[in-house]
Parts: sequence; structure tokens; C-alpha cells
Amino acid sequence: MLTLATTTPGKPEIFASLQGEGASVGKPSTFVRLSRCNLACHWCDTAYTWRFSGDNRPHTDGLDFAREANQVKLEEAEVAQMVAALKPDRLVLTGGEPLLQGAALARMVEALKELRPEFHVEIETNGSVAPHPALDPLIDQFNVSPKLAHSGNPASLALIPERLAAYAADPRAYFKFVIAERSDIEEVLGLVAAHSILPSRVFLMPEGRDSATLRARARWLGDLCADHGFNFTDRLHIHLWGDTRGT
Ligand SMILES: C[S@@+](CC[C@H](N)C(=O)[O-])C[C@H]1O[C@@H](n2cnc3c(N)ncnc32)[C@H](O)[C@@H]1O
Ligand SMILES: Nc1nc2[nH]cc(C(=O)O)c2c(=O)[nH]1
Ligand code: SF4
Ligand SMILES: [Mg+2]
Repeated sequence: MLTLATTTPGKPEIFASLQGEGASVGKPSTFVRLSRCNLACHWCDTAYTWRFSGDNRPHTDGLDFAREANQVKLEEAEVAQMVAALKPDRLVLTGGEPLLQGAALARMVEALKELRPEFHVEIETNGSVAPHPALDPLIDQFNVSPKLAHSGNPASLALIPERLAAYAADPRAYFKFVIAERSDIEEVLGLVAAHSILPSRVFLMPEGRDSATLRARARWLGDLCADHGFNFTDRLHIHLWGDTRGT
């Protein structure tokens, strides 16, 4: 069974959209959003996947989501059929932290490839969880977003050296750092140097859940990317559809 996030109670968050971030931006993709996360970024734009009533992890917006209304359990084969029925031939696994359910995801992707062997499979991960051995070979692209200090997570939980080094050595992996202040670049430069991450595999992305915030940060973040030889990524879906579940 997979535990998925929901767009509305009982409706799994499985949707066709455009990849809004990173190396595949603009490509038609089907998203499967899983529930639960091992971290607690205070600016997380999908807190409904992990911040349930009674969850005592730190947050500032006072929102508490009912677990029942925001999660639904489905068989892997059923999820695979729902993905195969949509138009795109690219899958983006996300969440929450999807690698928390690696074994079940492997079963789902295997079922999907039986139905549509042509699928390209990406996974959005916070970089702190090891891919399950059954899932790893089924992933074509890792979009790894390690959480910097401004996320509010302790580095001991968010930045696991052997995981970052493994992704740095994996040609399928891209890094995508969320940037809130100009000074965050120092932390990125430290991680890039410490783990021999290639600048060409690094994307910097503005923190923001609305166009105005993203545009304001993009103005100076673009300069930082050019200065340091990093890629810039915007958040296309936010500009197109706002901060809306299922887009
Ligand atoms: C919701 S997370 C799910 C996957 C995984 N937990 C992770 O963090 O990579 C998907 C992507 O959205 C980014 N994200 C979440 N909230 C954001 C915000 N307020 N501003 C910019 N990026 C955000 C994360 O950094 C990550 O790259
Ligand atoms: N359109 C769209 N693109 C995305 N890329 C990464 C996303 C995520 O939440 O992991 C995401 C998302 O939520 N929507
Ligand atoms: S790791 Fe990803 S899903 Fe988890 S709190 Fe941070 S942004 Fe949200
Ligand atoms: Mg998102």
C-alpha cells in the first residue's frame, strides 16, 4: 500500500501538469504526491502532507491538518493504473518525502512500466533518505533538494554527508537549493566544496509561494547564479496556477 496526499478528502493527489522546477522544467509530467515527511521545513508549501493535528514539530503558521482528510491509502497497482491513464510519459514522484515509502514505490513503478514501459521517472527528495535498493535502479532522475539552515531543520537531520556525496557522484542526480537570502549562497558553496558537487548539477531556486515573492528574489538570485556558474530555476507552476494543490 502507498499512503498518498489528497487534493480533496479521499481523492489521491495524482495529477498531470508541467514539471515546474529544475532540469526538466516545462515538461508534461504526471505527479504522484505521497504523504509524510521526516523533516519540517517551516516554509514548506505542502505541509498538509506531514503536519497533522497533534504533530508537535515546529511551525509558525498555526495550521493543523486532519490526518484523515489529507491522506489516502491505495494499492500500488491501482496507483500505477491511475498514472498510466493520464497523457504524460514522465512521472514525478514527490510528497512529503517520497523515499520514506521506497519499497512500495518500487512495486508501483514496476507495475507502471508493465503498462507503459516508455516512462521517464523522476523523484523529488530532500536528500536525507537513502533510496530503497529496489527503487534506486528504477529512477532516471533524482531532483535532490537538501535543506539549508533557513528551513529550520537541524543539519544533523537534513544534511547527511554520505547521502550528499552519493548523489554528487550519481550522474542521474541534480541538486536544487531553495534560497531565501543572498547569504544562503555561503552554505551552498560550503556543501558544493565539501561533497565535490559539480556546479553544472546545481540549481538555485527562490523560496516563495506566490509570483511577487518569487520575482523579487529572482532579480538578485539570477545574478548570484551567473556569478557562481549555477543554474537558476524558477517555480513555473506557481506563476501559472498559484499555490494550488494538484497543479
Ligand atoms: C514539497 S517538496 C517534496 C519533496 C521533498 N520533500 C523535497 O523537499 O525535496 C518539493 C520541492 O518544493 C520545494 N519547496 C517546498 N516549499 C517551498 C517554498 N516555500 N519555496 C520554494 N521551494 C519550496 C522543496 O525544496 C522541494 O524542492
Ligand atoms: N507543477 C509542479 N511541479 C513541481 N515540481 C516539483 C514539485 C513538488 O512539489 O515536488 C512540483 C509541484 O508541486 N508542481
Ligand atoms: S523536506 Fe520537502 S516535504 Fe518535507 S518539509 Fe521540507 S519541503 Fe516539505
Ligand atoms: Mg510542489
